[in-house]
Amino acid sequence: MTKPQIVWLRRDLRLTDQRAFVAAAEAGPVIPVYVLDDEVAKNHAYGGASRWYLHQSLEALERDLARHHSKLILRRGDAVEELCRLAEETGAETVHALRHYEPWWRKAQGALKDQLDLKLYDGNYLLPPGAVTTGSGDPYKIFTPFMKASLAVIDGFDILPEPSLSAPETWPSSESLAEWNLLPTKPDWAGGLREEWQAGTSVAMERFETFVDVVSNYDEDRNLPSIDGSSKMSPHLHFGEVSPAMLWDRMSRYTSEGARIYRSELLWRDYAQTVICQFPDYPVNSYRDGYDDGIWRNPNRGHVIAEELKAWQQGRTGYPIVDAGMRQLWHTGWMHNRVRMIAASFLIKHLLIDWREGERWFWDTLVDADYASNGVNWQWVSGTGVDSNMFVRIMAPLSQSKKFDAAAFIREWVPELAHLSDNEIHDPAGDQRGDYPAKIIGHKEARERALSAYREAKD
Ligand SMILES: Cc1cc2nc3c(=O)[nH]c(=O)nc-3n(C[C@H](O)[C@H](O)[C@H](O)COP(=O)(O)OP(=O)(O)OC[C@H]3O[C@@H](n4cnc5c(N)ncnc54)[C@H](O)[C@@H]3O)c2cc1C
Repeated sequence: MTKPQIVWLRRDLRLTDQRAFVAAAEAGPVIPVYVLDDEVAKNHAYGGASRWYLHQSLEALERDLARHHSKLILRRGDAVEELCRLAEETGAETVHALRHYEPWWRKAQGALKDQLDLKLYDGNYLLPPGAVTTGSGDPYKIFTPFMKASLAVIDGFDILPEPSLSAPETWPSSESLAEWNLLPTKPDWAGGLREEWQAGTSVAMERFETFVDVVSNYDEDRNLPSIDGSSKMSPHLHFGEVSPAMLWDRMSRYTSEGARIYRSELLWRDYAQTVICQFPDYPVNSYRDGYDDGIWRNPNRGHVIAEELKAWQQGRTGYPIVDAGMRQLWHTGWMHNRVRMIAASFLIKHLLIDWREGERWFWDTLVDADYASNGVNWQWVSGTGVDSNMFVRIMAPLSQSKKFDAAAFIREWVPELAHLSDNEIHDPAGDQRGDYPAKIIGHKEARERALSAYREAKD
């Protein structure tokens, strides 16, 4: 009897275009396993919204595997130890897995390789990190040249169909998903997430089809929070229910400017991996010196930030566009990209709170929370990153709100202001606010404070 082949699943919860499944299926009976390892990522263990999504995603994969008369084996604990134990129980010698680049997974992949025959495959990114390099052979640090170099080598993708899977003679034991308590119960805060998201490859691709119908407007509409102008593929991509190649391939049939820009946006994900491969602690440490200690209001130096941080988290800053975004995030586990930039900039520059506080909040509340993409984007906004907006370019939330036509978006998420006209709602006068809070700080005052903190930190 051919030895069973283990497929180790992490953020690649799909059967289509999944090289580890294809290779395992060619070699013998397949045992798919997901190990919940809550220790390995330390401060970046899955946050609340991600745990909720992971539950849905694993359930969807179980359903897909059942169509192939297969099963998902669930184990908890140290991933390397659990995989070795499973190999011993089943007589498997080979583990097939897609490559992941978070520092803890790179370490685990190295450790597992010493103990079992670990076969790693690409497939969660358009190109593996390192596939394109600068003229001097170094990995790129800046997005635009990285994107251009990547576009020059991408020549379409062959999408791998679902393989047919044969089962092992006996199935090893599995824990039950319900016992993992990934879903919140007391209180159950996930109502908004349930309304917004369904997990799994087939629902993701159905959702993508509705986006394909409007992609020709993506170049403009993606910036408008009041309309559904982006694909909302981020959690599906993060958990690997779809591969970026599947989306690229579908999109490559279109020549509109919207489709072209969509493909280049997908490369931001690849770029973020390239950055964390070079700087593994990027989501924790500022890349540029001179900010870490100097610029942020620091509780260790007597600054009181707790109330303001809470107001930002709860959507009570008195800036309608920021509050609408923060409430959208809390309710649905997702926030519009333009509004993510505005809300992040507000925390960092208007409130002078360390970007890492924002990174942590997003990590806990986003269903698409991603070690690389979150860290790279926070450092981009804060001006501390390798490729960054300059700190002194301070976003004006009120004019951003007008420019990107956010009136309907604000009405949806800040109902206290719903009675105001399109013109008034971005910056309501004092007597129009009712129960809605006053501005936590004036824009001009905040701007001057941020610029002077920057000058002091630089001196
Ligand atoms: C402060 C901040 C934090 C962020 N944190 C995350 C995060 O944790 N996880 C995450 O996936 N994205 C993050 N983003 C990037 C971006 O906001 C989301 O990818 C996007 O809003 C997801 O919605 P969508 O799928 O409709 O995007 P679309 O516009 O439809 O784009 C398609 C896909 O391209 C990728 N993409 C687009 N823009 C970016 C970008 N700037 N960086 C990385 N990938 C991008 C995403 O995978 C996205 O799903 C963050 C942005 C900011 C400003």
